[in-house]
Amino acid sequence: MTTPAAETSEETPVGRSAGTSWVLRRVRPLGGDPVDVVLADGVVAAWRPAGSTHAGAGGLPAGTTVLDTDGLILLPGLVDLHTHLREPGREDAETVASGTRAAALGGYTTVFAMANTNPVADTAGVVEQVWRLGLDAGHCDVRPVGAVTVGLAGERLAELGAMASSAAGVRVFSDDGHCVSDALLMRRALEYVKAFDGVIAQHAQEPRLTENAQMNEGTVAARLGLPGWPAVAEEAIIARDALLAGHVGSRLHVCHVSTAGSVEIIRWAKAKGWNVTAEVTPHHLLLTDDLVCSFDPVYKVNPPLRTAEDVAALRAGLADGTIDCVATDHAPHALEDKETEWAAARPGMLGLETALSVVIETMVIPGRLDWAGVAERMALAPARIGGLPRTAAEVWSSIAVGAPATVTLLDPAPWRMVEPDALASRSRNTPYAGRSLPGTIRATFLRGRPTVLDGKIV
Ligand SMILES: NC(=O)N[C@@H](CC(=O)O)C(=O)O
Ligand SMILES: [Zn+2]
Repeated sequence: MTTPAAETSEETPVGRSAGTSWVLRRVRPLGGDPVDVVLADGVVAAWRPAGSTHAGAGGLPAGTTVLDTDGLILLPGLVDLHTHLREPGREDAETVASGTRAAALGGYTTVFAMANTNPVADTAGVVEQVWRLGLDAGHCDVRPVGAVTVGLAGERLAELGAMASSAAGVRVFSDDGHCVSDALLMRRALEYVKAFDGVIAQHAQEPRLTENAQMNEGTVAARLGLPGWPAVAEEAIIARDALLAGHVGSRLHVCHVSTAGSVEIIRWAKAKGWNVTAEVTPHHLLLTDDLVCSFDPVYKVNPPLRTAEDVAALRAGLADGTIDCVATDHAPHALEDKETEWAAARPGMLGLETALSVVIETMVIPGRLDWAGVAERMALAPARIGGLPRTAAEVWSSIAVGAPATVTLLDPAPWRMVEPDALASRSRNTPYAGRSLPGTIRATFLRGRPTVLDGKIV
């Protein structure tokens, strides 16, 4: 797509056209056979034989731009259930505008913005503010997550109903960054959101078991002399909450699953028929706790990087659907919060601009997921869990004729070196700096409007 198709006229150069219609020439929907796909009036308007469409061809609206997308893979626009946009409160680390630019460049068309802002997104006013900032920025849809408890303090339920019926239409509630550790409060929250088919997304971390924790509890922590964050602190909360969700017949979503035991518990809960879903982050699919030996705080994250056995179980769980989706947990942090000693550094790492590449490396190249599987785990499942109207009953229908032209175009082939300074995020805390990752997003469309063309923000 670097060079527009020969047929593209001088008047409509790629990236500058005001045209509202596009032809994706010789694109491969979900990695299948090439076809020409016409995007017009915000929807996928037609599929035509591969290579048959050129500028001025019959049946195309005036001003149609033909893009040479030969070899590129067409996927539904990606949906991230777990993004920290930091606005309001820490605009030095990220803003809604900078974070959604990073999202679009990563192939995302919707991000769910976590509630641990300052002020906390625990009222209709704050969630509406974040929602409006997303509309103004226009790079992708922003769906605010509402806090479960007032101020994330874990003591009183926030105004869940008011947030649900606000203009932001909140459906996902989470105290992420903190665990809703009080079992009765968790039960009440699960019961409350049933009224509007909401979901509680739990950051599963038993607080007493993780006091002072600095990294995964295990042999590496023992060697480094760092206090450990044991797997059981995550697993105990997931087991409790799965039981509660089953008991009250409500929806539980488990954030950033990180241990083999958690995968087992979620498999068990699903076998019971309970409405439990789960996400895994790209970093937990790729990185392990031995990286902490460098004492580079870029590897500090919550939950912590775990062992190679955990990584293998997470990959297997994502492949067999026990883990429903990939979520980035994009957690930008300012330099002063990251470039400090290990114990003082804040946990969290960037994810939006590298997520699909990490999934390609860990899941697609080894044959654990095909492109339809990627679409399911990175777009359709998160959309369903988050209650988005754009919910496809089956994968193909998400890019079939008549579907919203909310899609992303991936060049799967090239490996690229991750350069922190080249990222659109305001922060620099990527754990992949200097690492080579496969695949590049070439274009992203939101309801027929390009947000990214030629790998650049439009
Ligand atoms: N993941 C992290 O290590 N940090 C997140 C909070 C969270 O997702 O738990 C953050 O807000 O920085
Ligand atoms: Zn969390």
